[in-house]
Amino acid sequence: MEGVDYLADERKKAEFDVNEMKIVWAGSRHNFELSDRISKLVANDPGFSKEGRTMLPRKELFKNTLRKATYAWKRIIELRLSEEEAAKLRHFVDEPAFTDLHWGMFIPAIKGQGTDEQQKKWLPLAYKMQIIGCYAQTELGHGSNVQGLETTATFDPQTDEFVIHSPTLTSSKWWPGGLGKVSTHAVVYARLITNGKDYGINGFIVQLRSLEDHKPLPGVTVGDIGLKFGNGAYNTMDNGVLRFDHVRIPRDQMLMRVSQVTREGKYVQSDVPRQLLYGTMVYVRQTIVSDASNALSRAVCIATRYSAVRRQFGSQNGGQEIQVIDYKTQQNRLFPLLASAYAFRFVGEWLKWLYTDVTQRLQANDFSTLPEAHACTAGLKSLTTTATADGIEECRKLCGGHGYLCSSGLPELFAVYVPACTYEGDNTVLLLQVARFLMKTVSQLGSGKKPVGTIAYMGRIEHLMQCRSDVKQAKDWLKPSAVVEAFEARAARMSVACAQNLSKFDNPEEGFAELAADLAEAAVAHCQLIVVSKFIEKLQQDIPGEGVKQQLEVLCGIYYLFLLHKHQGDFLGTGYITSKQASLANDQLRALYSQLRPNAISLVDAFNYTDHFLDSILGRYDGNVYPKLYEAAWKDPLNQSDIADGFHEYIRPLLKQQLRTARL
Ligand SMILES: CCCCCCCCCCCCCCCCCCCCCC(=O)SCCNC(=O)CCNC(=O)[C@H](O)C(C)(C)COP(=O)(O)OP(=O)(O)OC[C@H]1O[C@@H](n2cnc3c(N)ncnc32)[C@H](O)[C@@H]1OP(=O)(O)O
Ligand SMILES: Cc1cc2nc3c(=O)[nH]c(=O)nc-3n(C[C@H](O)[C@H](O)[C@H](O)COP(=O)(O)OP(=O)(O)OC[C@H]3O[C@@H](n4cnc5c(N)ncnc54)[C@H](O)[C@@H]3O)c2cc1C
Repeated sequence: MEGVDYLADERKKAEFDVNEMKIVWAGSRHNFELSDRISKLVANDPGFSKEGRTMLPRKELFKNTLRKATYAWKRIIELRLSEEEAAKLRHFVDEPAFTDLHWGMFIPAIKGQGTDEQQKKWLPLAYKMQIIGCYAQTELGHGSNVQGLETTATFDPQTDEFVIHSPTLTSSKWWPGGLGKVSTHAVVYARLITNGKDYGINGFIVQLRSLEDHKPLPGVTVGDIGLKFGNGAYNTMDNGVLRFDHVRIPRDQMLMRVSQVTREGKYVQSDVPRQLLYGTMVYVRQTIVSDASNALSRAVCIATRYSAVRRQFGSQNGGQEIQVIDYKTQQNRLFPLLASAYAFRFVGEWLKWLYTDVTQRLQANDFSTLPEAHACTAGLKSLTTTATADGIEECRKLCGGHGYLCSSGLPELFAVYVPACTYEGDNTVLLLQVARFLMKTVSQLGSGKKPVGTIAYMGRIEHLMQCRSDVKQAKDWLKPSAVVEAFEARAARMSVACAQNLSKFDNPEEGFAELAADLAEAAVAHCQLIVVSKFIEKLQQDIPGEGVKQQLEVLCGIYYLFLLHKHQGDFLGTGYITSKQASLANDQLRALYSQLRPNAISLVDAFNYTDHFLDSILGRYDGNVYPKLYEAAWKDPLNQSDIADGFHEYIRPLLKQQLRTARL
């Protein structure tokens, strides 16, 4: 029946003001109103329909994405949307497209690494989409090891040009999104060679295609790298391959904020650190952390609503069966994910602040917080994307068989999301960057240099190495100080243990390679501490709305107690807690699940997702799952006729043969 809210009883159980929670989730009233308005605008526009997306063959799928992306641009112009509104619109259109890389990497690369003059020349063209750009860094042979890239940019003083060349097969650019079929330009990362000397990697703006007929320019070979994981999903993107055969570009298309090549071919290093070349990656990693909460909350919203609709077992006297959300095992799998979505939201907000702060400092030539910003963006990108990808898959399982249907929305969400564990830095490689930062911090502890920011706890290393938890009863685990100390002590002890083991090696790099798995675990402990601390700090703010703060306290408790339970080995092994205290933490966790249960549906309603955005029958706002699943099945192309194509060719002869055999 249309119009009935099957989840109405669940919504009545809420013990908090959902509208106020929507504002907390969005970050501010302004953000909430913006998201609400733009998501509805997209949902109500048939031009953005997602109908049948997973059924389309690649060429049609891709063409459909081009249509949608350009239609989105048309709407942005017609409605005179601001940059902020336009970004929201692209987000709610919810289909990976070349525009993600144009706005998300090409433009930021020019902004971060171009001189003022270069920005003045290129940005207006890019802002009006008169040129379309991508970010061409990764090659067939090297992705993680940026220093190992092979494409060359050799300066020719005769003509005042760089010659861009792909000397080997493995130097072919491979993966850049938007490159395969759309981009007219790229920021290409190549080894800068001048006067016969290799100065390492730099960025260059290179035109790839004609602005008239879109044909590749002479010396440029470019195409798509082929079908990727999942139906629909990231196949809307033209990840590309690119080779250069001595392609010439003017000298002033080298991005020259970090270093320059003069007319005479002299290489000049600015006084900014070379790591700024990696600045676009820092920026994008920060956005990926915010995006993790979007993707996870979306999966959790689907799984939570469906868990309240779905019933299995336990009918008494002919009454209804039990809602699967009431099983403690379901809660133990689902509620920590719900809590993680909120935790990642808040740490994402904080990281955005950190990024803005470091950007302002860099502009004033203060580079002091760059290493911390790198460690935080790398570590949190790794932590949140791993947890989100695993979480989406868990949500699919939480929906039983129906979760495996594309109409649940979960398979496509997983397929689109899972490469986030790899792109913008493989998650293990990034954890090892955090570990290097931690080892450096530990090694400098005696030097008088005071650790600050997220690493400030290392300044209390003597206390953290010997303190013990004073938890005596389950509810003591609700004390923020008890929790923060537990996570600090665990992180500090794991780092110090790694540093002690490293010191046994004569060659530190050999030691680092041998101990890499332990180092990555120490990095995880440090990053989890950041997320827990930022959630607790959020709760210390003034949060209006009846019951809102209390719900957030429950979610925060679930987030850290679940981590504590999952990583019990670390907490016990480093000697900070006893097995009795671990068991009390688990008792408290179960109690929090019971407190969360009546609020579960309203906590996912607070994400304020439209049915268009969720694109999931299991996650429908009204919970009207079964009739809609039944209806959707009949829309499958296989059901267009009673007799399948191929019946006469394959099945009929088989059946005839069986008849003959039976007669024998
Ligand atoms: C149903 C649903 C349907 C639809 C749903 C749709 C929606 C669903 C949602 C979907 C979501 C879509 C949204 C997002 C869009 C994104 C698109 C994807 C874009 C992806 C783009 C890319 O994928 S683009 C390539 C990225 N490729 C990397 O990421 C390489 C990693 N590899 C390195 O990054 C370096 O190679 C590595 C390892 C550091 C070594 O660097 P290295 O060789 O230089 O060596 P070292 O380690 O020695 O580093 C030397 C010193 O530099 C310091 N340092 C290093 N990095 C630094 C830095 N960044 N900043 C400052 N400092 C840094 C370090 O700390 C050392 O410092 P010190 O010397 O003081 O110790
Ligand atoms: C969907 C998608 C979109 C992308 N978009 C772009 C784009 O727009 N532009 C662009 O330039 N690139 C893009 N990339 C490329 C991406 O950035 C790289 O794939 C990524 O950086 C990982 O590098 P890799 O492929 O070389 O992995 P590898 O480094 O080869 O990783 C393979 C394995 O080796 C391990 N490993 C590697 N090094 C170490 C180490 N030092 N210690 C321990 N383990 C190690 C890794 O953990 C991993 O398990 C994209 C990739 C994908 C999947």
